[in-house]
Amino acid sequence: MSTSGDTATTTLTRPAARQRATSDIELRHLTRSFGEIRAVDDVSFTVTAGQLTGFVGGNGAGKTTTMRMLMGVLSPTAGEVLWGGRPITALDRRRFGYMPEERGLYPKQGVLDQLVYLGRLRGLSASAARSSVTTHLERLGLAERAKDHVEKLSLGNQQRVQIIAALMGEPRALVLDEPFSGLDPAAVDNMADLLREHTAHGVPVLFSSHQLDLVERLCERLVVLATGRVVAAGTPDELRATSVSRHRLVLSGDAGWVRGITGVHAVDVDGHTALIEVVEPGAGRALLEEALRRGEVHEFSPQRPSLAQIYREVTA
Ligand SMILES: Nc1ncnc2c1ncn2[C@@H]1O[C@H](COP(=O)(O)OP(=O)(O)OP(=O)(O)O)[C@@H](O)[C@H]1O
Repeated sequence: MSTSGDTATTTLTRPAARQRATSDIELRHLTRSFGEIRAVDDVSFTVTAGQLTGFVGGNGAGKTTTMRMLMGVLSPTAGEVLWGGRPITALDRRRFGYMPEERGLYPKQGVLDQLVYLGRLRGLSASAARSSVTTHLERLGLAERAKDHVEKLSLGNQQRVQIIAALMGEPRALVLDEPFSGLDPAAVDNMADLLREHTAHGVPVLFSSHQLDLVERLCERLVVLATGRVVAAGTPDELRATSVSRHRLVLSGDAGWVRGITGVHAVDVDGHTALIEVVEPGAGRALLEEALRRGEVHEFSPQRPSLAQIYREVTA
């Protein structure tokens, strides 16, 4: 729904100079083998500009290997990465913010000096690096620790420094391997706000996480990986639509009998309450009729599936 009026408003509230030359990142048929192990197997998905994409999957699913290939740290056995519709280059990646799994800070260097140095490596001028680092240190509650050696910081604070290393400057894209791990709730909120500011500038953000509640809360899209393959991808609502529908049934009497109804899977039965999945068309209606025949029905309501439920279904 883009009208000239909308465009005018956007221009006023978000100066054109702050818009970055961003684009979608497309992963196409990425595959990586280590000897006999196919760690990543024909993985294709798009990290859309201006959106947060959550990358989830169990230990060893292949998330880190995929992100390493995206960033050019590891070469693919097959497949390619596109940026703006053409094969990505080292120069493109230099403008990306990347938080690798191996954190790699120098323990004996001061926080500020180290971050400015890393900013310089990313092509920022000394003053731009210093200004961006100082702002981020304040935003993440580390201003007082700017002169401390990294080794003096707690693990959570080292993680914050690592986050700043990825976010400083004006990255064109963000690729973050477990950025939320080890952060306290306040830092998680700060980090989420920061990521939102980047997506508001059109930046595509891909981050891996084991915290499904967080992914559900933050992401516009998610990609689920299992044993090296994409087993689900889309918006949370798209994934919900493919999920088995669940209902909560609350009766006046004991609900144990629901276990015997054909076409219904009783996920959980506890006294008067049952959580059921309708696995055959029409079985929900038959269940409800039986329930009404037996007594009062206090509740029969569809349950919105959580991401955790969807995750269990697609990785089962
Ligand atoms: N350098 C390597 N040499 C051999 N095998 C590797 C190498 N890197 C990764 N693997 C294997 O590839 C598979 C995928 O690992 P990867 O680290 O990408 O998974 P992940 O989804 O990031 O897991 P986690 O959530 O535990 O970090 C695993 O079986 C792992 O042992």
